[in-house]
Amino acid sequence: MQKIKFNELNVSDEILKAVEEMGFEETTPIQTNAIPAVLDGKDIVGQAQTGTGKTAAFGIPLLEEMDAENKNPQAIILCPTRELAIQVSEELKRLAKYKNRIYTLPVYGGQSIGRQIKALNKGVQIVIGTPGRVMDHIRRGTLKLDNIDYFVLDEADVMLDMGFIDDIETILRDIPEERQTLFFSATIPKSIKRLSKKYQKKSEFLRVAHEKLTVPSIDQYYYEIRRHDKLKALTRILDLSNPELAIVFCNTRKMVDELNIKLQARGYLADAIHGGLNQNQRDRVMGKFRNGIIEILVATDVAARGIDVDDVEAVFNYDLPQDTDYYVHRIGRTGRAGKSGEAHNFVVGKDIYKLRDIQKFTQSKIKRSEIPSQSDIEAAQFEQFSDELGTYMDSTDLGKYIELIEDLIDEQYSALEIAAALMKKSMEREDEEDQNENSGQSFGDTGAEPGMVRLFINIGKKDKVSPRHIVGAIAGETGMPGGLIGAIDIYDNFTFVEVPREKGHEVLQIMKDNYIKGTKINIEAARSK
Ligand SMILES: Nc1ncnc2c1ncn2[C@@H]1O[C@H](COP(=O)(O)OP(=O)(O)OP(=O)(O)O)[C@@H](O)[C@H]1O
Ligand SMILES: [Mg+2]
Repeated sequence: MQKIKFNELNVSDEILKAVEEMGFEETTPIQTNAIPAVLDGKDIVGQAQTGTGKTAAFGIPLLEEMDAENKNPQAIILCPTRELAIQVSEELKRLAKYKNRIYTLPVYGGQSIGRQIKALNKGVQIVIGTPGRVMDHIRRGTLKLDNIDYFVLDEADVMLDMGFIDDIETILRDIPEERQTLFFSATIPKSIKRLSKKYQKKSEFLRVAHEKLTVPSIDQYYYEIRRHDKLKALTRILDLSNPELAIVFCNTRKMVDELNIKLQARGYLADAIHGGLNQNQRDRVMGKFRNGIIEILVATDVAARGIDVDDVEAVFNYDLPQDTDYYVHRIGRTGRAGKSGEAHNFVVGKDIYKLRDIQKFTQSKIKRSEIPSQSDIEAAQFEQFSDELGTYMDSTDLGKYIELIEDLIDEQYSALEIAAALMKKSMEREDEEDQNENSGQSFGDTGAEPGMVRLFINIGKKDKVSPRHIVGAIAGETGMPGGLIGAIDIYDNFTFVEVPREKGHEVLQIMKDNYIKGTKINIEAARSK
């Protein structure tokens, strides 16, 4: 029995109500197994595939066991990246919605420590953090360990690989003996088993039985190509399969930045994330991706672990990962919570041996495929066009137009010819728009007022700029009258401005990648939805 109803678990009504609201109908196998085991006081190593709800598997029992009367931290969850700490904290907050007086807090580097200390002082039961910042709070005495009953390592294996072992051991030594220690990941190498022996008691290894490490609902493909064909391969596959959201992994920060610029220049809504950006920049990029303001996230492995974004339909390994484990985690950003997904791997020269290792390690089938040709893309576009036309015809009253066409038929054309001509003309127009977009000549529909185009601008800190500043800076740089610049809403650290469509490129060209002189304003991406 792998999946059961949540109410068959021994959990509170508060949790039942929360999971129902979150749309969970049945438990996932790791939840079926881990929730009772943790409630029963066991130490566990939990291994289950990517996207199968490991967060709730440890989150639910932790929330159940917290003492609301005690305002001291009772659980620490360590995560390898800041983004993941934030995300796990958000998931726990949703699960804790009806658990009044249970508080969770993410703590991570790059965010004001003062603010975190204030929040800790107010009383928090579950602290979710990256090792460095958690250690910092422990040293300062702002995070006390005396009441810690639960210690969780999410993505346990990578925490060891990243050299956090000393920090982890220091924390474990100072947490009271009676604690429960829980390790989770989709991949559990031997190093974790050693750590388990050393720090866990009567540990249970919960391995959700699967012959494959990867999720079956992800279709995996590889393309044997030359290095300089990678970009073409990527854009063709993107154009053909049109994923809602996609993540493209490269092995270095430099590659990520270069590819991002190339994609943006071709009109794709892309942005980059890697460890070289500061926390504000990283938060902003992740925020834009989660909200669909950008559709393609170009990333290093900082985004490979744990990140859960709905509707990521495709993952690309632009460079194959160095490590076979990472393959599992990277492609696991799609095909989550039972959804389907695609993984595309670019294989250059000797990469083919690495690909074989990956296939062997994951026990999964990666199908050989070819870069789609221009005519494949046209055929797909034709199919999409026909579908849209069908839907349109079913839902619109064509009365007046039918009369007009009848007139045309009376003259010299057949109905077939007229339909074909209209279709050709209409598809050519779409094509033109696409080409313009791809060459960066057109902004497409950016949701701006008619005749205007909306530009997305990174403004650093909100309190440093006013709409007047922004208009002044753009006008100053472009020589455009300030009156032409409109609709400014300032959000946390970005803003949208609208400029006349024909001026859009000029404004972008002047400002692209450059801070507007003397201000914190930087035009970051050309378009938004
Ligand atoms: N029982 C459930 N039914 C439906 N959806 C669920 C269930 N449990 C969790 N989810 C959702 O599934 C998604 C993936 O969950 P989660 O991020 O915990 O996966 P994970 O196993 O930790 O994956 P990874 O190995 O990538 O970290 C989340 O959006 C989560 O809210
Ligand atoms: Mg996870």
